Amino acid sequence: MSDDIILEAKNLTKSFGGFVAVNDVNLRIKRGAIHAIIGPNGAGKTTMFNLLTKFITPTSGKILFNDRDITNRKPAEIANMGIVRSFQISAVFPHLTALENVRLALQRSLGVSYQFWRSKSVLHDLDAKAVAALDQVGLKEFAHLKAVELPYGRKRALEIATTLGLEPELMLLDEPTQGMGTEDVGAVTELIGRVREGRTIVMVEHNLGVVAELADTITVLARGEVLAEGPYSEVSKNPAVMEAYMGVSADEQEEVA
Ligand SMILES: Nc1ncnc2c1ncn2[C@@H]1O[C@H](COP(=O)(O)OP(=O)(O)OP(=O)(O)O)[C@@H](O)[C@H]1O
Repeated sequence: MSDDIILEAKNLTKSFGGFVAVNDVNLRIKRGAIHAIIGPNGAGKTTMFNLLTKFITPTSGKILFNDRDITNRKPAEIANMGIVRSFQISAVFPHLTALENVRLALQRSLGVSYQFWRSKSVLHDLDAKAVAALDQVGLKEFAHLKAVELPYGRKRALEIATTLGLEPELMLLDEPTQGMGTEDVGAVTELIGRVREGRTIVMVEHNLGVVAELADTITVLARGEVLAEGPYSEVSKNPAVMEAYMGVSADEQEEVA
């Protein structure tokens, strides 16, 4: 594996009973890139995301992170290695403040959550890091608001802050703009563009406008397999991709036009 590949999936397959949700997928994520995984409903994106973040175990195949085989590692282990997943439903606690949420994420990563005897200086360091993460996502002035009081787009920014605090080398984002209005989509897109500095991002995203703007490389999945891969300008013109999205063949599209 060449040096500039941070994450590699080799012949990754996941079956649920007799149903193959991800079928022999090969993926190479370049260091420093934003790599989007897209595809129509049921294509296997979430399954692929859960495989890469080790939330589920592949039926066969391998996952390598910085050349190390992580196929049989647990999510907490890979988090310690620098792979952090955001946008889990439980990522943000609504009744804690923005600052408390980021600090808690940091504490969990350090394994100090229940060690109340830890020195004040450790907690002080955590606060400083938490404030820095909030600042990066434009939430510093909201640090003492409860998460539940934040508007939706800012909640998403808070989720990003909880992962940034962990200083991930590789960030995996699961549909970062899901359920957002246009204005919030723009803000989160801009935010992801800003926090990509010095790290690699893999994202599953339905919004093709976001993908077009952010992604260096796009992998299109359909029926659990890789249908196409490349920059947006290429994959968006690929007839097989158009067919998978529209549900009609390129010929039929011409006939309609
Ligand atoms: N735990 C499971 N048990 C059985 N089948 C599953 C399971 N998880 C996913 N599947 C099936 O695998 C296929 C791929 O699902 P997946 O959620 O990965 O697709 P997706 O591309 O994320 O879809 P969407 O865009 O609709 O979220 C679907 O047909 C789904 O029904």
